[in-house]
Amino acid sequence: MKTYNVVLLPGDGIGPEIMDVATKTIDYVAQKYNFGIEYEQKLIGGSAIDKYNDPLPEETLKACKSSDAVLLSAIGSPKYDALPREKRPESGLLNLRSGLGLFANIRPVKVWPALISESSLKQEIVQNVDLVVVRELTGGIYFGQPKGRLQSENGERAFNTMTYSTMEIDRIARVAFELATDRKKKLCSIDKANVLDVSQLWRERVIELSYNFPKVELNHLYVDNAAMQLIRQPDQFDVILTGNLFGDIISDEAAMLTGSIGMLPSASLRLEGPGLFEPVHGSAPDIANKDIANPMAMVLSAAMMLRVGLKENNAADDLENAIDKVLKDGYRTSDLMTNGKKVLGCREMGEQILMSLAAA
Ligand SMILES: NC(=O)C1=CN([C@@H]2O[C@H](COP(=O)(O)OP(=O)(O)OC[C@H]3O[C@@H](n4cnc5c(N)ncnc54)[C@H](O)[C@@H]3O)[C@@H](O)[C@H]2O)C=CC1
Ligand SMILES: CC(C)CC(=O)C(=O)O
Ligand SMILES: [Mg+2]
Repeated sequence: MKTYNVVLLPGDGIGPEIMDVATKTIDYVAQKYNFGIEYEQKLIGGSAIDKYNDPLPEETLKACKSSDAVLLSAIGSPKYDALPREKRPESGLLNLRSGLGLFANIRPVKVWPALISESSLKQEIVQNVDLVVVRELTGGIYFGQPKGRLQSENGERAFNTMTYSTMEIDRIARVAFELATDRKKKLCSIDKANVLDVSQLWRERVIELSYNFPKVELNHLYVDNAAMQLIRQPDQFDVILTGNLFGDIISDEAAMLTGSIGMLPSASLRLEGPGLFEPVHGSAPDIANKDIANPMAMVLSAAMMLRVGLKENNAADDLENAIDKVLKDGYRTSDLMTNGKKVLGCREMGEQILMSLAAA
């Protein structure tokens, strides 16, 4: 029997609650399709700070590097807001992504049939939404040097640097062009080339690379227009290519097309080596420990892990079909529109997903 080593990073806030649901669903499909999963649970973010005073302990990074895949819930809590930047939970996640070399963050945005009439936008605007955000994940302003805070004659001054090299742009653009080639052959690159030098280089390199992909129709949008177009006519997009900061913001916006940020999974990848599979949302401290979190983005991230990371396509299909079924059966968590629907807590939703798996 084939057995995979999967590192689990439940993290903070709602993380452990939704991870518990995800592992139960993975165990179910592993048994059905006769493969084994050996879990190794490690600390990251606030939980790692509490124990080791380090948001990314060396043993966590080491375990991730030697795994077949990493499944992360989310990190972060206001409890750590006063810490210096490098000691904060978010630094643990950023250092994990860069430590594993995960430069490509793939965030599919699809509206589930049962939720088409439950978006905050009109049904006719969202019904054909099926897009993927390809976000550069280990460069840009989240990593650029110099950064910091200095005393100046006008009081304190703080600064970050948005920087991309040709190599960084080319490798993420190639991922996006290849994905578009396998989809509807439309690529929209989002930048701020009318203002930023870094975006000018970004746009030049994307145009240069496009000559290798003549079948892909390429267009460019400034990020402010893109944010507007995503609400005006989201079905104009197929693959969106963008940098770290713009991709972070655009994908939270895109999440609302689907009904809730609690529905959006992601895969953080490199060309070779273990991927990191993580919901788009954060640790939702405002609803932590209340058993009301939506576990579906987490289960869908597990499905991405099974499909992309472990090549267990049937198991991934089953998880996605189970989500489709619970939604069609009228079950909702409270982040979704709940009018006339059966509202479940996190654990109950997990049980319902397991029942749907069993009924398949
Ligand atoms: N990948 C990660 O681990 C990320 C971590 N964060 C961290 O999470 C913490 C909270 O950040 P926020 O800006 O509040 O973003 P957030 O995504 O955690 O929450 C935003 C809003 O969405 C709701 N929400 C998020 N996920 C949900 C789910 N599964 N079910 C139901 N409701 C859900 C929350 O309750 C909140 O009202 C911060 O410390 C932040 O740095 C934020 C984004 C990503
Ligand atoms: C918390 C940050 C490190 C990242 C973030 O918001 C994201 O990746 O979506
Ligand atoms: Mg984000």
